[in-house]
Amino acid sequence: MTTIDVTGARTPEAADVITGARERIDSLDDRIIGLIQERMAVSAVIQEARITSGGRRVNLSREMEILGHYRDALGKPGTSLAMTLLELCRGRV
Ligand SMILES: C=C(O[C@@H]1C=C(C(=O)O)C=C[C@H]1O)C(=O)O
Repeated sequence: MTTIDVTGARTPEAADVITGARERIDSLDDRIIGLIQERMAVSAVIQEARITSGGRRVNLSREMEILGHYRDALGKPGTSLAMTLLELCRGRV
């Protein structure tokens, strides 16, 4: 397969642009995944502290705040993204 085939571009110039931009996306995705893993670890500390103190794992009012934050920044798909993040951080409710 040529670079043109792999990228779907019709010219070598476009294939170069796409290849370079895909490298940036791969690097951004690695950073995003790292940040999500960091968020999961911080969230676990909070949940652990609350449960050890006799409280519940989940705090709905805080989750509403987070959903609103993502929705305000990213629109409706932001809400879905936040719900997925919350599930990664505290499991399914
Ligand atoms: C981390 C917390 O605990 C839970 C997990 C949350 C999260 O990952 O953002 C938010 C609310 C809680 O359901 C918290 O209360 O802040």
